[in-house]
Amino acid sequence: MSSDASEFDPDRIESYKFPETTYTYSERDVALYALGIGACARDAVDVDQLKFVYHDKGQKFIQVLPTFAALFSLGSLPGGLGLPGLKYDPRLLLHGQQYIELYKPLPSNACLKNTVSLAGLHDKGKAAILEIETKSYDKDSGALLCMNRTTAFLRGAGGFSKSSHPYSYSNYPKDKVPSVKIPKGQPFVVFEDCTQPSQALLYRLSGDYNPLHSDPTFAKVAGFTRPILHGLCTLGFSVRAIVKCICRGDPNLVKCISGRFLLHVYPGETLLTEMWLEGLRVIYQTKVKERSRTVLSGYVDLHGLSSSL
Ligand SMILES: CCCCCCC/C=C/C(=O)SCCNC(=O)CCNC(=O)[C@H](O)C(C)(C)COP(=O)(O)OP(=O)(O)OC[C@H]1O[C@@H](n2cnc3c(N)ncnc32)[C@H](O)[C@@H]1OP(=O)(O)O
Repeated sequence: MSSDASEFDPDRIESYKFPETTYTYSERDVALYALGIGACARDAVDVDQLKFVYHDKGQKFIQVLPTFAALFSLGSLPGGLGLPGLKYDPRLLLHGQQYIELYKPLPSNACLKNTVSLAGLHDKGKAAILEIETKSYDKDSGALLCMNRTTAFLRGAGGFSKSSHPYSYSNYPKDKVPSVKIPKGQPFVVFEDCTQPSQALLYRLSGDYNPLHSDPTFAKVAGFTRPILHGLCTLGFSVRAIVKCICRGDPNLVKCISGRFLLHVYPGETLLTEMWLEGLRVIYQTKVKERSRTVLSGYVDLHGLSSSL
């Protein structure tokens, strides 16, 4: 029996073959991204930050922050998430989680080939959760640079299961991405940073033009008093804090990043990133100071620790 084209159809979503995509970026994109996640905003001569936006001390290439890799996945998704069988209200989409594995230092400019697949689809009743996996290869060398698993929380799109058992599909073992437990003790370090009222307007220039982050009317329909910050911008602030405080400015110490967006952030709010070190894992949570609410939590795995730590 063929299903109605306007229905949410998990089988059609599961069988969809995503086309390969390309993503090209230059040093200008890398610098614009770094500014979008607050690099050098408080101190334009900070030695740990300047190298991400400028050829500091005559370096040949500017360096790339690890969360820049998340942009490759957004560039690889079909416009408006128009997957056959996926019925949802785009105004109610929220970014739920981001998971990134980095296999090589990110070059300061590149042309990438992305392979894209469905990593998960879950019926949570009030929402559908969609996970997309993107593997990004350097087109010239063929080297695999990174993998992103991007999770969308589609409010109002749940309830599509055809049996009494809620539909849940995953292409990866759940235990491969451990859930994060925030330690009871005091954090090893806390980093405070201010987002600017214009933060989302600057960040969107890195490629996510969803009006949720810029249009007051759209934001109200989505349930917010005003436009909210991109989840990946908050993640960028948090991981930049970890690179500064724990990696002593070395972005290439980062091996993998996991983050769950727990609550929205309004541009202009102050972020407090709390970090605990457990071996080579940094567990972190980020709070909005003004509202005393946790907005993001996760972990960052490192290749090693900086000798000066
Ligand atoms: C394919 C990807 C496309 C991505 C496009 C990206 C576009 C960018 C958009 C943005 O940047 S939006 C801004 C950033 N995101 C946010 O601000 C979201 C902040 N989080 C929230 O507002 C809430 O956490 C929530 C997502 C609304 C969920 O809260 P709610 O109270 O409704 O959920 P629960 O009842 O606690 O849980 C229900 C169910 O869902 C699971 N779950 C909860 N939160 C998340 C999450 N963030 N990511 C993934 N899954 C989540 C939770 O575990 C429950 O499942 P069970 O445990 O019951 O199985």
